[in-house]
Amino acid sequence: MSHSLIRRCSRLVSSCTTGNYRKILQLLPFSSTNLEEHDDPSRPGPPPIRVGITESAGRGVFATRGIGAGDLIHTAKPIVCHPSLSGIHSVCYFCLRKLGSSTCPEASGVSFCSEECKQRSKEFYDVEMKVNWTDFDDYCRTHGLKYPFLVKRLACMVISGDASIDCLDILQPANLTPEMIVKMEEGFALLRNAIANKLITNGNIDFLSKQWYLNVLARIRINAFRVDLVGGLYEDLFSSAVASVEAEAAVGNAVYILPSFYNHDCDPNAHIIWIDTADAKLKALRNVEAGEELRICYIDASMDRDARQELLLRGFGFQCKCNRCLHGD
Ligand SMILES: C[S@@+](CC[C@H](N)C(=O)[O-])C[C@H]1O[C@@H](n2cnc3c(N)ncnc32)[C@H](O)[C@@H]1O
Repeated sequence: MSHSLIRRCSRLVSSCTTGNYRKILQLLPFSSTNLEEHDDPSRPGPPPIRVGITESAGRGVFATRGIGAGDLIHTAKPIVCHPSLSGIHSVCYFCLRKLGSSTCPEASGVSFCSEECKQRSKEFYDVEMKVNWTDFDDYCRTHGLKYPFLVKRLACMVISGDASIDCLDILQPANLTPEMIVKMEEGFALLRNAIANKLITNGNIDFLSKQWYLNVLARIRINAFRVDLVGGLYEDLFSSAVASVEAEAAVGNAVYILPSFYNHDCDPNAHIIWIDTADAKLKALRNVEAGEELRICYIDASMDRDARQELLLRGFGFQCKCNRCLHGD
């Protein structure tokens, strides 16, 4: 999606009325053939979905035609992603692919799986390498925080021109409590100081305000996906569903645009999987009729009802009223 389009959508979101929502949905190119997130050459044409307003869960994704169980609905490339700390030396710093033993690390210790990933990272990585991140990284590590690393990468992408300041504004933000804001302010101060100390003369960092940091983090909290690679053996529907539950520790976290519009159900009709990189695949888990809303499961669906309800309320701020929850399952 072009930055100017996202900017137009974001302006509309910030003054959101029902009329504006309609305009946003018209602006979103989800039904156009040049959809950036639908890049599978074996499936020409637009993905069989539209973004619309649901009765009780804000925006959602709806099927525009029947979709068969196991069908690929669309693919999606991350807007921003970052390896998990445990995987930082074992996955590609750009696409999160697992590295072979022959990969040669950069001076900083991170590695790229290919020349292409290295080239695609070049601009933001150059910015990142100019900054001393010791205090910021230590703070995240000791507090067990993963999302500030996504903000750090996004900040470097904005400084280098790889991303626009408002590229996540179209996504729904979390409601931040005063306690959350106080904690986030500490991370902001460390990020801002690290960058300002090095880049004051050669990078435009005027955007890097507390408001920008909170705004981005509030969206990442609700919309970031934990990337679990299931491997090439799991292309088929049912083994990939099992594999994504059994996958090893996450290789990283990523934020996408279109997948962020999928609402949750504890008995979902779609799921999101990652085969060997952070490029996501949305697949139907069962036959879906035209007009039906497509929903994924945000959490481990094998947990009991009370645990699911608590996690969804605490993590995503809503009370799940899906059929499973309503029937006490
Ligand atoms: C990733 S977003 C999904 C898209 C969102 N509806 C929107 O308008 O951008 C997650 C948020 O959607 C809403 N949501 C998702 N699933 C829901 C559900 N089953 N019931 C109620 N709200 C839901 C919650 O506000 C949640 O924090």
